[in-house]
Amino acid sequence: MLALRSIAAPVQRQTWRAAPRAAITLSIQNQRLYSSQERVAKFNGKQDAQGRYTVSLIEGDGIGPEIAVAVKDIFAAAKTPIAWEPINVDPILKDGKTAIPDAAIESIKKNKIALKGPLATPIGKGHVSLNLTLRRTFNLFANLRPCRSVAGYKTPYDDVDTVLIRENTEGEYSGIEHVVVDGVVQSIKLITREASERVLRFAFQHARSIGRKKVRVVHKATIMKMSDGLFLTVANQIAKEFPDIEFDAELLDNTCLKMTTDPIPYNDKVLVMPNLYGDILSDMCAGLIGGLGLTPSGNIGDECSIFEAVHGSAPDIAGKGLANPTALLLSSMMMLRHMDLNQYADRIEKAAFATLAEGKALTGDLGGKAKTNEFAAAIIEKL
Ligand SMILES: NC(=O)C1=CN([C@@H]2O[C@H](COP(=O)(O)OP(=O)(O)OC[C@H]3O[C@@H](n4cnc5c(N)ncnc54)[C@H](O)[C@@H]3O)[C@@H](O)[C@H]2O)C=CC1
Ligand SMILES: O=C(O)CCC(=O)C(=O)O
Ligand SMILES: [Mg+2]
Repeated sequence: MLALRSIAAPVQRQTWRAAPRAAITLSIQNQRLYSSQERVAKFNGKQDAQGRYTVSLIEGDGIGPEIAVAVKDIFAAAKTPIAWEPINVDPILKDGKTAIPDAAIESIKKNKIALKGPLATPIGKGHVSLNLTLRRTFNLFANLRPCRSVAGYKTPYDDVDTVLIRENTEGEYSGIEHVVVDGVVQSIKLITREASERVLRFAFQHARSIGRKKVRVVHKATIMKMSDGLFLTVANQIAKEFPDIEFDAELLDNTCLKMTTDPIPYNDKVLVMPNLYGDILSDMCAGLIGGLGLTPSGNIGDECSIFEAVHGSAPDIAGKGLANPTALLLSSMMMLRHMDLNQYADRIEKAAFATLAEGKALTGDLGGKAKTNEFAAAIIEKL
């Protein structure tokens, strides 16, 4: 076993500037991010004798353990029928490649569901991203990233409600890189018909299940004529299977301009795109609603699914009790709904949004002074 986790170099961090608090602009009922009807891939885990499901838990790096404790405390207070199975994903080398330890793979395969804190990736040299390794290991082909304004937190846009689906196993993140000659490197963007088909079909199915009538592909097939070109061609073909859903396409740079100018026209669409674009656009969307402390995600596969926040390990605030656990908590709500435990998700989510809207116990990223555990305690009080 090879522990490579300690070699991450410090990077330049951005600082979140808190926006001023303002009047509540959204109704709590509007805050549901992922209803049971939105499930496309079906969860078929087993309950134990006490009616509990076991969920593999990767606490992660940096702020990971702090936000994971908050989620666990809230789940315990809500008497959620979940038994956590903590797993260690410190990388090992298998056939010269970064891999997840067998025990962790067995746990996720057995439970079919995991909640994951952020995992740090060393810059430049060092092990391959464990986040990407997990997605590839379990064939989690679609990364679903909804982003919705939070009642009570004022940003330039009050009613953002974007749904972004990112191809999650290939594209620019295929990890195929090599030196051609000294001073010349190549990085291969791999696009396959098979992976494109499954994520595009997922996007149309998801749009249908959440009642959205439009799917938009975000691409750069003007420049990457063959790779994004194939993604777009496949999208046009899959669109024919869904005559009830309107389909169009937009160039990524134009999407960035339009979304930051006025995101509201995107509220009736599901956006689907290759891996890198989805990574970048989802952080950008988080910026529209108040930051990465608020945005959840689900890595969806046919056999297993792993739910995690959009954000990373936030080394600039790690270990200080400053992290906002909302993103991981909302990811765990997506997870509960994926497992058909809707009543628990509804109750916890209602308490979380009420706490945010009330604004008395907000974390620093949202302009408050509360510590991670104080924010969690305020949610628990409202349960
Ligand atoms: N899925 C994952 O596990 C991801 C892992 N990463 C990894 O995380 C590490 C750090 O990456 P960064 O570029 O710094 O991105 P980051 O997402 O960790 O942090 C960016 C900024 O957002 C803030 N932030 C993030 N989450 C927050 C929260 N819950 N509450 C309050 N503020 C929060 C941070 O303090 C920082 O200022 C890297 O090693 C990267 O590879 C990055 C993104 C996703
Ligand atoms: O794996 C990483 O280091 C970053 C992944 C990432 O940014 C994401 O999944 O949004
Ligand atoms: Mg990212």
